Amino acid sequence: MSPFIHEDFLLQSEPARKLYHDYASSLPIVDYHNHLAPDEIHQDKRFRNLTEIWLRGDHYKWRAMRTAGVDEHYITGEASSDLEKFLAWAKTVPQTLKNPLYHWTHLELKRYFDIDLPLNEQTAGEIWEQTEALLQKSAFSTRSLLKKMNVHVVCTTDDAVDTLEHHKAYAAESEGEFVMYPTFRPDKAMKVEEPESFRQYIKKLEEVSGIQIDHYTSFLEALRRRHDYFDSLGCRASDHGIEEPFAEEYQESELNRIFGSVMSGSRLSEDDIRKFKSALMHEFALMDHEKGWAFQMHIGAMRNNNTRAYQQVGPDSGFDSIGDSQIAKPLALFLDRLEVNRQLPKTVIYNLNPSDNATLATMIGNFMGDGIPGKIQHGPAWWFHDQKEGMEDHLQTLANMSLLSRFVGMVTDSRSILSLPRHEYYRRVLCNMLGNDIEQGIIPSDYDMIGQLLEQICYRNALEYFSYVDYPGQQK
Ligand SMILES: O=C[C@H](O)[C@@H](O)[C@@H](O)[C@H](O)C(=O)O
Repeated sequence: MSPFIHEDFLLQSEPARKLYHDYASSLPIVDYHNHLAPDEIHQDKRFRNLTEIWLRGDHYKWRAMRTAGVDEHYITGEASSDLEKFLAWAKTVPQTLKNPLYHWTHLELKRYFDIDLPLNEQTAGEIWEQTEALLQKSAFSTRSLLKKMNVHVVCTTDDAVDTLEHHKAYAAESEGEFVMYPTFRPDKAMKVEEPESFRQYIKKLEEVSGIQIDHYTSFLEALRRRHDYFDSLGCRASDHGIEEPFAEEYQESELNRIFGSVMSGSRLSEDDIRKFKSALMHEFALMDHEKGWAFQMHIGAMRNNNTRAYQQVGPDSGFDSIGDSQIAKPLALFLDRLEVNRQLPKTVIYNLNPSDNATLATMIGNFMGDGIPGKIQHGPAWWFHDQKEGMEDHLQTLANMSLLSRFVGMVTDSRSILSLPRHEYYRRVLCNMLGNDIEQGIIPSDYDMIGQLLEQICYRNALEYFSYVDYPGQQK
């Protein structure tokens, strides 16, 4: 039996195979959105075993394990050993068939450890031992793993109050390796619906910005300081996780009143919460516009839906789902208010509800380009859509209703350092789609033209769009 992950995995036609092997496979990686840990990258962390490197932060796997009936003790429980957790995952893997986890698991075992065995209860012991031995080697340190995957740029996701000490230290030390930039993520500054944690956040913000925050204006000033600080460390984008786009009307005086109320511990009305969020989103977009950053919005996740689980294991642990979709009008209004004053930044919009694909693919064409190719982007298939059909849907809609050639490409959205082969996965899906089109005569068999398109989507567009500097191989 030939191995499941073979060189033509997912490539169903001759043109697809040619496109992938001759044009896409060797392109470097620009991973402009992920959740990798900057300290692990800076400190070049080594991992003891597969549980540590693969399972610890990856709530996609946890969710599958729960669905397969694994007891929480073996998922996030502190009393179970790494080996027990791994065995629980190994038993789960065969049950993930047709979920992207099945593909990712075997692709990652193959690319990093050259393992062809399918992971299951029987093979678990052998795979555990083989990988444990390899993980001790220097070739398996965090930075080595990123270099092995030909990564040029990696952008982490960082809270607005983060010290970014690891970004700073990494930038000072690394020589000609990949670059690591932070992303400004001020979600907690918007969370006025939880007055207690909001007030604690304001304390931290005061400390790191050196600004005493006693009203809305000084609050904004402190955020602006942080934005400047992120900029000084190469940040080229902000990112906002929002359930829906906020575009309410508000008055400046109302914002001071709302800020005062939340700081005095009061619960806000739904109306006030929405006004506050609308104002902040607008301000963040203005800051990004001033600095030429890109403004990213991850829209549509309903997070932390399980109170019992939230109390036990906290946020980002696999209890989130897709929210209802009512985004077209508020999103158009939000963007238009910025456009009208010529203050619309480059914007990347990611939707979690698949019924919004066509809405976004058409909406991104509503705005002036200002000479920036693909200024408004429909972000790549994300989270629950980070799978073959999800990517194909996104790419087909984008190609039909906008310009595929201007797309800034895929991200790993990673929660484990072993997730980088998701770029390979994506490239295979993309080449397969274009290859099938060639075979059916839907697009010409002009490999140079299509090869160039692949280089743009998989690498160059993102570099140019975000204006990264100092990445390996950059022409100065
Ligand atoms: O945890 C959830 C998922 O990994 C991820 O898709 C989101 O966290 C998203 O990247 C975001 O930044 O909002």
